[in-house]
Amino acid sequence: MQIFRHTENLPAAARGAVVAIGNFDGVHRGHQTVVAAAQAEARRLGVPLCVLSFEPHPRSLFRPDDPPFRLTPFRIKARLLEALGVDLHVVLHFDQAFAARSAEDFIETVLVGALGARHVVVGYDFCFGHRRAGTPETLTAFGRLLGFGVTIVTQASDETGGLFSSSRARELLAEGDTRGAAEILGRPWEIEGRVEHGDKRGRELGFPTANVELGDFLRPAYGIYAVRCAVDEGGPLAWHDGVANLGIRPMWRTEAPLLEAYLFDFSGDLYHRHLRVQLVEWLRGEEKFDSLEALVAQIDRDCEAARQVLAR
Ligand SMILES: Cc1cc2nc3c(=O)[nH]c(=O)nc-3n(C[C@H](O)[C@H](O)[C@H](O)COP(=O)(O)O)c2cc1C
Ligand SMILES: Nc1ncnc2c1ncn2[C@@H]1O[C@H](COP(=O)(O)OP(=O)(O)O)[C@@H](O)[C@H]1O
Repeated sequence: MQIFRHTENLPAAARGAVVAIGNFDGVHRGHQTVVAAAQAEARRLGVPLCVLSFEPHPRSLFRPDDPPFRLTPFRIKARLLEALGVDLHVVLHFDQAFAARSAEDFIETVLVGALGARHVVVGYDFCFGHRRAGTPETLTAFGRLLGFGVTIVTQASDETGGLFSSSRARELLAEGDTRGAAEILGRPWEIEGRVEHGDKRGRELGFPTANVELGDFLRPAYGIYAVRCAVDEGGPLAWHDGVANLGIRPMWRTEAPLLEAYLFDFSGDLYHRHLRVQLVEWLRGEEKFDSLEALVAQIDRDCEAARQVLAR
């Protein structure tokens, strides 16, 4: 997958694609159906499959004071889109000037002018352009005039009627319902990042933990989770079961919330390596213990609980 950060000087080969437009935060099962519809169209037409999205996420521009909410910060979204078979990912810088452009201007300059889109695919609720005036119907009407096809994908749901939505996945994670979120995403939710140095207390307690900052990631329910972890260095992944503390550690009151994972049956140096951590199940809330012994005894029980959960 090739990534383009603007539409100037796009190579000729990148023009004329089927373009799926959206933010696709989470790349959940609903997003996956949008990309699949675009892929089917791209195969039929024999042209590349392009995803057009925006960074930063428009919500950060319109609601700058919101706490972090991303299910999939850019890098992860890109990896997931690539795995779905996307050929081109065009990521446009979303700022006030971009938000002020009219729906028509966006269609004419970006979709037609810069991308030469053959066909455009959007979800049923996609809005674009100044004051969200552009709707899927606007696209259809302009497509007829300007010569591109449009597919509008209806909202997908699971067998029980549960809707696939990013907001729903965020709510579930905020409640600690990792299984519910995984049902929407089609995979366990993951946090990943570079392993940072901590206070070196972990190894003294007998549980060294690899610390990863949360950055732009949504803050899920704080607490102790059963996790699966893998070091990602571009090659094949070896997943390790483990247990993680996510939160502010009331024993020590960490300033910023942190994810720290203890990997079972692993020893080695993880500092500065890129760690992926799947949150499989929330086990309990963070607590303040009267002694280190009490904390260690509880961590022992957490490990046992996590092993059981992960063995299922
Ligand atoms: C499974 C597990 C459970 C934990 N539970 C708590 C807890 O309930 N309260 C708390 O303050 N810290 C908890 N911690 C955090 C430990 O206090 C932490 O690992 C230790 O401070 C090491 O920090 P360091 O990596 O900065 O050295 C837990 C850690 C693990 C691995
Ligand atoms: N099983 C393990 N799980 C997690 N980290 C481990 C493990 N074994 C060794 N380590 C290493 O130990 C470091 C954590 O030790 P710790 O004493 O908690 O220090 P810090 O406070 O810097 O996180 C990790 O970053 C990693 O390099």
